[in-house]
Amino acid sequence: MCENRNASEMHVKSVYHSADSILRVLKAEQVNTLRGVEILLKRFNDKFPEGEVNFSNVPRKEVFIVFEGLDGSGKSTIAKEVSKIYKGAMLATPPKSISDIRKIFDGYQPSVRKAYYSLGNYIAAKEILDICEEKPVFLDRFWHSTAAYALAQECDGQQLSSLPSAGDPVYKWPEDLIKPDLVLFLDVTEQTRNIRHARRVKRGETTKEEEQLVKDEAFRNLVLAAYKNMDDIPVVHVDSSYSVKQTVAQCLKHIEQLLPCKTNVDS
Ligand SMILES: Nc1ncnc2c1ncn2[C@@H]1O[C@H](COP(=O)(O)OP(=O)(O)OP(=O)(O)O)[C@@H](O)[C@H]1O
Ligand SMILES: Cc1cn([C@H]2C[C@H](O)[C@@H](COP(=O)(O)O)O2)c(=O)[nH]c1=O
Repeated sequence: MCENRNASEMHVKSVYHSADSILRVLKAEQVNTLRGVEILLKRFNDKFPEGEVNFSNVPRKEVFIVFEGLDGSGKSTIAKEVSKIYKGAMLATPPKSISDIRKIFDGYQPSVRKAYYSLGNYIAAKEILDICEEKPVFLDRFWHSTAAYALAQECDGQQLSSLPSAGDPVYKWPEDLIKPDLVLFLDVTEQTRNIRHARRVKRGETTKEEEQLVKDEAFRNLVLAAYKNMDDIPVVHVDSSYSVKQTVAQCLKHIEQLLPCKTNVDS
């Protein structure tokens, strides 16, 4: 349906580029009375009592590094290990402060559901900036994930060529959101990813996206292609098919360029 069109012609509804645009959707009539939305807006207002969000030029004392990749690629494991090495903080999105309402949003229409993830990035950003006053932050997923999965879902069931092409404004990093110092994308073969991710499926902890990612190669390719088109902030690919120790060592090679490592880690 959206083949060979740009994002504005596609009327992309669930990729947000500012906190204001997210809040407009959540505060709209019929949406603002949904139980989950009421809770989310209250939590947001508690975090931003002044009602304004703009992180564009806020300085940071410590670095902020994001781990990206498909489900089961090892993001949380590697982020945790790396944060131990640097005595940093390991966080994830959606942030803990709103993770209890994630399931409620799973039942809402895509634009509202993705507004939850998107606003979660701003709430996380506030927490990240506070922590970065003292120590480095290693984050499991950020805006790249939010936008890549949202776009793939809007083009679901269609050819790869239905995605807006590279350079389209839809891939632009939001001006009012903090920019990571480094984004590490963990690559794994599909076979390895399935083995790793299976443990989670067994525990019944999966979302719609995760289930679709396993079953549907076309969807997986859409997510990966959307990630690739986001070139505003350089994404560094790391092969995560090897052991945790080896993958951590690969990541450290990139992180050390920003943050010298005080501990001795052998690969
Ligand atoms: N490099 C690795 N080598 C071997 N096993 C790994 C590696 N990285 C992670 N694992 C294992 O794979 C499983 C999934 O890893 P993890 O939860 O870190 O992935 P994730 O990318 O954060 O997944 P999700 O996005 O679904 O939360 C875990 O059981 C973990 O112990
Ligand atoms: C943060 C975030 C996540 N999702 C989707 C992508 C994954 O398939 C699932 C589970 O992710 P998790 O890392 O295991 O929590 O949620 C998304 O679509 N948009 C987002 O912003």
